[in-house]
Amino acid sequence: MEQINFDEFIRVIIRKKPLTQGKDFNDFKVYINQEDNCIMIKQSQDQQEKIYKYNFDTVFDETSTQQQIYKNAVSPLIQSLFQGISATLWVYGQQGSGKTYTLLGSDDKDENLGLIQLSIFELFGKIKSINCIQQTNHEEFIVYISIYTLSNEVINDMLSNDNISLKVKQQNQDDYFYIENITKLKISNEQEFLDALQKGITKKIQNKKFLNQYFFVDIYLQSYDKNQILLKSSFLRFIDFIGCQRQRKNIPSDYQREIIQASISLCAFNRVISQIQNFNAHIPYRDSQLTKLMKSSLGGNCRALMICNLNIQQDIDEIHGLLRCARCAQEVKNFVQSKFFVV
Ligand SMILES: Nc1ncnc2c1ncn2[C@@H]1O[C@H](COP(=O)(O)OP(=O)(O)OP(=O)(O)O)[C@@H](O)[C@H]1O
Repeated sequence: MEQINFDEFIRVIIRKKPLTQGKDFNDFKVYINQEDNCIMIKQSQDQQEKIYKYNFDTVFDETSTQQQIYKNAVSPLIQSLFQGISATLWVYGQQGSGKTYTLLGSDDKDENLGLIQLSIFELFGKIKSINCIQQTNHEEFIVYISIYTLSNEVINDMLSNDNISLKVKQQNQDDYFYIENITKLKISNEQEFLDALQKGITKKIQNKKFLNQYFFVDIYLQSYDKNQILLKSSFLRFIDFIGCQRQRKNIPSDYQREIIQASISLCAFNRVISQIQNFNAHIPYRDSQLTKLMKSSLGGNCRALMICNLNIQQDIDEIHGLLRCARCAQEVKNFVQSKFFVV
């Protein structure tokens, strides 16, 4: 089987959230230029008007639809899966900026389906069309999924009825990390996937112990020849990040601890990115469970896509912080390879 190799930077997409009623800051304006993939911020500072410009791979304004984002961002990753190339997509942004909406959509209309559901429809559609045209070289596809959360450095399996925290392991020092004993559920069609996803979301919501949880959905695609020999193996991992947030006074100490822990994993994530950018020999993937699980997409051999959800009704310093982080991420290069994966 032909091996595919190429270098590719993390692709960063900015998605602006539609305005809602509420807090408005009037001392700055944010302009989204989709043609030039640029964001311009005009801001009064020290009685002067200052202009900041940020360029990204792709920029979507508030009129963008789930389908547009899907076609631009995720569909190419589904094509890669069939070549044995894995990918990770994560949504990043402030609390309430639209991360979960982007990944999981909303129940009101079909056109608001999330990127995860749209992916599974395309994946099974493609499997069906390959099965239709295959005659002699029969290739059988098998799809598995895992759904889990990460909070306070604890990993919980959303497809298991137990509430045992799972361990992140590594076989050899330079290998990628995997989760020991995670449920990998075999899925035969779109409806089985949607049922499993609903089970995972319900268990996450019922877990009142943690308010802030990273939510992971891993889709594995394996293909076998007619003698049941494994031909290709790849995965597509979606991560709904915890919203970046500031510490506030007068909130319960447990919650305060959780916010600190969440910012520790976000700091570890940003530290890994900056060490890769600085070509450091040691990259501190081991500093958090999040960075262990993201090793293959931060300087590893996966394709990687970060969707940064932007709510311009936030504080201007938070907006600049977010855009600076997103700009750093797009300087990280991965060495993408098609291969047999064990994750
Ligand atoms: N592009 C959009 N179009 C319409 N509604 C949106 C859009 N983005 C977000 N919303 C709405 O804004 C609200 C907050 O969005 P969402 O829960 O996805 O934010 P979040 O970033 O996941 O928040 P948190 O960090 O708290 O998990 C929801 O009611 C969601 O439906």
